[in-house]
Amino acid sequence: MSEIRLYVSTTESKAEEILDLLSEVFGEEDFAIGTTEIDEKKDIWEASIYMMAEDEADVRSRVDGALKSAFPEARLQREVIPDVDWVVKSLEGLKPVRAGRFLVHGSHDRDKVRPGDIAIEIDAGQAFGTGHHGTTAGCLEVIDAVVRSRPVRNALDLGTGSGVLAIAVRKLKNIPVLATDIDPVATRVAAENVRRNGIASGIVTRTAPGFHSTAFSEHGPFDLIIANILARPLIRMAPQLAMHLAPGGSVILSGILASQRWKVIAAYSGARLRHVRTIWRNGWVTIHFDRP
Ligand SMILES: C[S@@+](CC[C@H](N)C(=O)[O-])C[C@H]1O[C@@H](n2cnc3c(N)ncnc32)[C@H](O)[C@@H]1O
Repeated sequence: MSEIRLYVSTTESKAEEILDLLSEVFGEEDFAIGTTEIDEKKDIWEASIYMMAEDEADVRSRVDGALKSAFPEARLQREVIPDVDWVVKSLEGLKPVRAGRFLVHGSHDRDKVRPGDIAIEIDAGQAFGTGHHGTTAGCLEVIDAVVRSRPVRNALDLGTGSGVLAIAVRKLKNIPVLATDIDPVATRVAAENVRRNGIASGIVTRTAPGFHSTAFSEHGPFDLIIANILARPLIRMAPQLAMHLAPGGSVILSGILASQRWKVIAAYSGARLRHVRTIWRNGWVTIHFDRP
């Protein structure tokens, strides 16, 4: 059965509004919704919703209905997503990724590292975080900016996956980093990646759901907390996360769809953090907050 993409080609601001509208209409239902930049100079973006062919008629009529009143000029277009060639796809996934000063690469691409790169070696494996996803790349970019410009004496990477973000912090600065994940496989993979990247000490890995471990009070409060999880758990965790943040500290959050960003910003503003900036990558946002 093929996968279908229904989309509207428009400007960035309209694409965002359409994304919000589709998020309202489809709420918790299991359809991927997102925006993609097509041409930065001409301000061409696409707002899309993906579904299996069997759901197309129903989704199309609901999208048509929603667009008709709010965006009568919008023209809904259709694309059949070609079956994925997994061999080609997996090779694409192994290409090195640049974000900030970082180059995240697989072990077969060590020769791609150039002078001045901060290289992080991660092979695609059992844990999320090879740098290819917009959320990881967004976090790497903001980590680079924050560690460069602010006094950061320790850090927490919550939901560490492959450990890529914890490794990134440690490669920038010789400070203690606590890296936690709810998934023990991820914690093990993260510890292996820490060793493979030549980091002998300074990163402690722990398995813990959310903030349920004494490790957080033992190692915190933190000058920098990074959490690339998902909007809903991040919103739930806002009070606890803020509690473990040191005065003057920074928080970098990702795993947030563009349409969900206002709810996350509201939750963290409610926890007395200040929104510093939001960056976009492939429909995902990474948000930097600080504690003034
Ligand atoms: C999107 S991945 C991010 C991995 C990596 N930090 C990166 O940026 O590429 C999210 C990770 O968070 C972990 N996770 C999800 N919910 C969690 C929770 N409540 N507490 C701790 N870790 C969680 C998942 O197991 C997964 O490894």
